[in-house]
Amino acid sequence: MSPLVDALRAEALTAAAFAPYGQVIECAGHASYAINAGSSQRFSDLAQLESDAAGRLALSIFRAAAQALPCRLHTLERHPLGSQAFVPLAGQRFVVVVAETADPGTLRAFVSDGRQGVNFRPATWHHPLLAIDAGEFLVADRIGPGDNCEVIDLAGRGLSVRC
Ligand SMILES: NC(=O)N[C@@H](O)C(=O)O
Ligand code: NI
Repeated sequence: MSPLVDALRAEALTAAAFAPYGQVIECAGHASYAINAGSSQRFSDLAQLESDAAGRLALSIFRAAAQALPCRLHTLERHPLGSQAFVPLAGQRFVVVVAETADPGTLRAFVSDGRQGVNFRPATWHHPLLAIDAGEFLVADRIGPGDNCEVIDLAGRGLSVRC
């Protein structure tokens, strides 16, 4: 296996920094309003979930194993036909690796504090889910016909991510 030659350092996940790739799903920084006779606060419309006309949006759960850091990066992928959101169900921290283009030189990494989810806009290059803490993540993405997953193999490039 190739030596780890280049470790990306994950930066804190913020809406502004993540804006080129999608949205951060969190309460912080968002207004809310009382609903249900004041028993709840609604933080509304936090992410733009998208699908092409042939597909539909679906909710799934990923039961993720914890990844030891630094973690070797093996794949970049993107979903041109729809968005993809990940929300920790029990406050699990996770690392988000994205890229502006198919060039691994544009890689960037963020770390969620577990109170933040992310929604990748369609066709955003990203590494598959990297959980720091094991656990279940709610995933909202597009299900339907056609090839909705373009993949680039990063294995052998010695790329990794650390916090
Ligand atoms: N394969 C799958 O459903 N998940 C990936 O798209 C991912 O981004 O984790
Ligand atoms: Ni994906």
